[in-house]
Amino acid sequence: MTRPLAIGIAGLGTVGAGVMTVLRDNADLISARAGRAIAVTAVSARDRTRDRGVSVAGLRWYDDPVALAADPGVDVIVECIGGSEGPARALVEAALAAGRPVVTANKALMATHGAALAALAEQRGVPLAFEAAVAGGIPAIKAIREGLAANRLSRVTGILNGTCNYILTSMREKGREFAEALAEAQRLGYAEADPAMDVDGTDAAHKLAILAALAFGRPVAFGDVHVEGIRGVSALDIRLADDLGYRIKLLGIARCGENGISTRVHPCMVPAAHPIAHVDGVFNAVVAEGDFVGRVVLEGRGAGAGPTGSAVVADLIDIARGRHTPVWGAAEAALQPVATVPMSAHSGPYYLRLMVVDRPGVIADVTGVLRDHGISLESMIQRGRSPAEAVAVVLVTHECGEAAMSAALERIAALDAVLEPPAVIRIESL
Ligand SMILES: NC(=O)c1ccc[n+]([C@@H]2O[C@H](COP(=O)([O-])OP(=O)(O)OC[C@H]3O[C@@H](n4cnc5c(N)ncnc54)[C@H](O)[C@@H]3O)[C@@H](O)[C@H]2O)c1
Ligand SMILES: N[C@@H](CCO)C(=O)O
Ligand code: NA
Repeated sequence: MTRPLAIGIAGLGTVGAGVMTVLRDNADLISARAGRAIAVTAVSARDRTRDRGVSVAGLRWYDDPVALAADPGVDVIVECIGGSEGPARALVEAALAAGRPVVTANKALMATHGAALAALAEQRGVPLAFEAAVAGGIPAIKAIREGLAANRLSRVTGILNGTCNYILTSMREKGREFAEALAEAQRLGYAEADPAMDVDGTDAAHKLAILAALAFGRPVAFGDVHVEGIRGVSALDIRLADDLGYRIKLLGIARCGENGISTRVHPCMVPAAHPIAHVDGVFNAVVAEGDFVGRVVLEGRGAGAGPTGSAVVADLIDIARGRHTPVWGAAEAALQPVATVPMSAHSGPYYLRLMVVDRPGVIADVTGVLRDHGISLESMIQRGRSPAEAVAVVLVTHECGEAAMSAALERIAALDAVLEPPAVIRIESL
């Protein structure tokens, strides 16, 4: 029997401990599928004494994670520290430079420095694998890069952040407040070390940039992704969406058309009948559309120790088997440059919810502004009647341009009778 593949893991938090648990509990089937045993021989973490539910006894211990890259008894580095800079980046660079295969769960690193790291990995002829980085346990990277490799993909859409999906689901189903739902997601190990990365949409944007690069065969600059998070989504809008036959989801949407690639992450109204509307809790979904395959829908757990451990270990089995696909699906020299389509070029229907003074002429003023900007209305609902208090008015538009909508909103927000900043959510027909 071939000697075991020796693994060095840096970072023993949710993901690192999850990887060790999967390797321990499924050791027999993993070695059968890998063709050899996969054994952790070295680790780097901060606290030697912490109980992680897995034993680190007998493993070489490094206080400095970058030193793992130089351990001659380690064949593959598994990076589970996180962050696009600092020790995670230094370790991955050092390992690749030393010709060591790397498996990482780090989407921030791959979205920000993936192009350079892919070039380094290619130059050294070593694998750089990152299945856990996108949609956790869903084999989204393998599906898009390998399973759909025969297709020209036109669009990839996803629920890509488990924490946000958990919060939105919990607000809708249990009437929870935002802060309470976020605390629960943190307790369950779904959230990033800094949960602002989740709720402000950055984490989903990292994953979308990676998916777009895989789907369209070229690295996507992270700064080109349009990003909005879920802090502005209120319980009222969640209820009104239900009444209108929609669910509110934080989606990542990447398209490749004649004018180039557009990538955006923001809350969306999704028709309640669409399968993605029923992907709830920590579950993620990835929908890909290809010219020969048609639509492919993948759903599964996007965060947590078990799902991410599953994805990391699948990458380790590929490495043990000698399966090695270039990071973006094709060698660097074959990647095609493509133009970026800005958010200002977007068009679609919009949901607007205004809190207004209930008096004659207010709706006429609002619709007058929409008329001036060439925006046509599909429907309008006023909830309640109260001359003393603000009332909610919901407007649903026909398809209109983002630039016209932004200009109209500025004028609507400035009207005396409009008491709060308008809530705006884009409607996606999918
Ligand atoms: N939690 C999830 O569900 C999930 C899912 C997919 C991907 N990820 C990604 O996996 C990575 C790890 O996430 P996590 O949730 O396990 O985070 P975590 O905070 O639970 O674990 C990170 C660990 O790294 C350790 N660490 C930090 N600096 C270190 C250093 N200099 N040397 C050694 N160890 C150090 C920390 O002590 C901590 O134990 C991140 O890139 C994250 O984005 C997480
Ligand atoms: N914080 C991330 C972890 C998975 O990448 C999420 O909530 O989806
Ligand atoms: Na995945």
